[in-house]
Amino acid sequence: MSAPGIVVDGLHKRYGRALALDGMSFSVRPGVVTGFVGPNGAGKSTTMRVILGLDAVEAGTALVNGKPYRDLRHPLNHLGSLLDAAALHPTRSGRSHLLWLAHAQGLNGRRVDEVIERVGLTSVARRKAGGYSLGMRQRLGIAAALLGDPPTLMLDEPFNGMDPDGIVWMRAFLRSLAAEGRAVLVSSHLMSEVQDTADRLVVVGRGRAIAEAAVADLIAASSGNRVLLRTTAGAHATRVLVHAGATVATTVPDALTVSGLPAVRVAALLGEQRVPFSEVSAHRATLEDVYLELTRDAVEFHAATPTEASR
Ligand SMILES: Nc1ncnc2c1ncn2[C@@H]1O[C@H](COP(=O)(O)OP(=O)(O)OP(=O)(O)O)[C@@H](O)[C@H]1O
Repeated sequence: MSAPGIVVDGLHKRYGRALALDGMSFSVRPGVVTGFVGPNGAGKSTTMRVILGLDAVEAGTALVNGKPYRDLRHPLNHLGSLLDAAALHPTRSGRSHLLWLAHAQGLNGRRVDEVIERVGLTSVARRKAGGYSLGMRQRLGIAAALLGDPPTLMLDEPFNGMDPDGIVWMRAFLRSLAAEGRAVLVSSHLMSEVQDTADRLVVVGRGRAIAEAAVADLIAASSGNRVLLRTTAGAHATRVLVHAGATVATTVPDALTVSGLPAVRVAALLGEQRVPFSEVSAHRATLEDVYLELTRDAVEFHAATPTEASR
């Protein structure tokens, strides 16, 4: 199989005057969970529809295991997807929904009970899907995506509507899919959802990928070797550190942010010059900091006051 996973290259798409995709490019590799994150309207769902051949583009290519989705002979054996968990027949049971899907797509019906068990729906599988909670619908949608045992999975906002237990389950589940060697793409507009789940991130804004990197690399780049220093002798400490080539800024009372020197060197200099301090620590950015920094210019509108999520 050539180029396993998904490779998206230079997608451009307009809806009337609105530019939905403006050079979207990234790849999704086997064995890792790739988080696909960005603010509302950034182009995540449109990209996923394009990958599935549901939307046409003016330019660019989207390949699944080296081919456009439409050219795959048994597409569900290549890519499983969850785009809209609400799309099911309300009077059918979860199990018969999956049996219907399996038969419609020429897949073996025996697989249905396996995937039901895998997503933890066995006890409710014979109940009408119309009565399922959104979290249960997400599980059913994932079961459907797994029917063809595909090496690549693409899930749009799978955490939506999940309670805290469901979120914990989903994180472990996505990790287990990647551990089996599958390529997993998961979209979310909340960084906190993909935290502790994604190995790599594709951060999108205004129809293009702003960053594509390992989570650890993104955090390291954003932390920028800054050091937090707590001291009651701010002026003295600043003189000493600036003399040694550092840049010093005041952040909160009794604390300074030092750039340009490692934490060990800062502590040594202050010790030599007998400057009292209570803490010297390397500043570490959170994934949320990285996300906000990257997408600052890409959000469609800014709230006037901080929201719960950004506090
Ligand atoms: N069917 C459509 N008709 C017109 N404009 C559309 C359509 N679908 C998407 N758009 C526009 O394209 C842009 C990208 O939308 P898209 O839904 O792909 O973003 P998203 O990142 O998935 O956002 P969200 O997190 O809100 O789902 C937005 O400006 C959106 O308004």
